[in-house]
Parts: sequence; C-alpha cells; structure tokens
Amino acid sequence: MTDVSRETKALAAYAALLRKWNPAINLVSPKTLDQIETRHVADSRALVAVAADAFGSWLDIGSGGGLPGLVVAIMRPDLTVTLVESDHRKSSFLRTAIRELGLENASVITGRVEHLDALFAANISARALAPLPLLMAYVARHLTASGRAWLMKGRNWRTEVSEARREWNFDLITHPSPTEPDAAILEITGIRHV
Ligand SMILES: C[S@@+](CC[C@H](N)C(=O)[O-])C[C@H]1O[C@@H](n2cnc3c(N)ncnc32)[C@H](O)[C@@H]1O
Repeated sequence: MTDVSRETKALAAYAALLRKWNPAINLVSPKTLDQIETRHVADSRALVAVAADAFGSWLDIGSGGGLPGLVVAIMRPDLTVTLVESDHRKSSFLRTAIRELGLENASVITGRVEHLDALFAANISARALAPLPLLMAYVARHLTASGRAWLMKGRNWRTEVSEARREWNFDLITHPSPTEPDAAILEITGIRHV
C-alpha cells in the first residue's frame, strides 16, 4: 500500500469509528456529525500541513474523540503522539481507535493535563479545550524550551491572544483556518511568564 492510500484508508476508517461511537459517547457535537470529513478532519489535516516540519514527540491535550491527535498520528507515522484526555469513556474510545487503526506511534494518558508530571513534548496541540490564558499554563507545563505549540482557535483568537499576553510572553505565527473564516491555528514558541 502506498502511504497515500494507507492514509486515505486510515482516515476513512477513523471517520467511521467516530460515527459508530458518537451516539454513545458524544465525541463531536451531533449537529456536526455530517461534517466529520469537511470540518473536523479537514481542520486537523490543515494543522498537519502547517506543522510539516515538526519532528519528535507530539502531545495532543484534551483530545476528545482524537481531534487533532489521531489525525496527526495517522498522517505522521514518524511522530510519537501522546493523547491526553480526562474523560474515561473518551480515552477508552481513543485506545480502541488506536488498536483498530493499527497506530503504533500513538498512546493515551487518561487524566487532567494540569495534574500530570511534565511530559517535555517537542510539539503540543489543542483544539476546543480552554481559553488561551489557561491553555498557555497547560502548554508551559509540558513543552520543551525549544518546542512549539499548535493551538486551534475560533474567531475570538485575537482577544484571547491579548488576554494571554497579560500573563505570558511568547512568539506567535498565525495560520488561517481552511474551514472557518477568522479562525486560526496559533503557532506559539518561546513561552515565558511576564
Ligand atoms: C470540547 S472537547 C474537544 C475535543 C477535541 N479536541 C475536538 O476538537 O473535538 C474538550 C475535551 O477536553 C477534555 N478535557 C477538558 N479539560 C481537560 C483537562 N484539564 N485535561 C485533559 N482533558 C480535558 C474533555 O473531556 C473533552 O473531551
């Protein structure tokens, strides 16, 4: 199998798992169930594209049903992906998906990200987890000094950045979202307390 067909098949199998389990676990909003490929997976694929030069370890916090973490693991078998999710049923879904998709580069930690010992990740992603000021504290705890955070934010991202800057200094590159006008992927480095 070529990498492209492996990836296409794995993404389709992942979307099927989300559809199968969503009625029981609410992995994505039921209103968006018909937008798994066009919104949820597309958002995550866009992240993989902007983070094309990422290497080493990748930590996805508040993974829920695996967005973007499982898409990263599928599309980047060279990365070691850890998914952190506090909800037991969701983390159990994530383990099932990893097993069924045969993802040897992914694992799950069940727990609250702020309670875990530092994980020293080279990359950290989060989507729909918390407002940026709180997210910065989560990221600062687990990112290496030279690491990069990839935070997927909605249309309020500019306000969230201003609020976060009251407490944190950081360097920021913004990448537009392909699925939602005004949403953005925030690429953040050099995080330190004000
Ligand atoms: C709104 S969902 C978003 C899930 C996924 N990232 C997505 O975009 O579909 C937020 C997820 O983060 C988990 N969560 C919330 N607070 C957390 C924490 N402090 N540590 C780990 N997981 C957390 C919740 O259980 C939930 O599954």
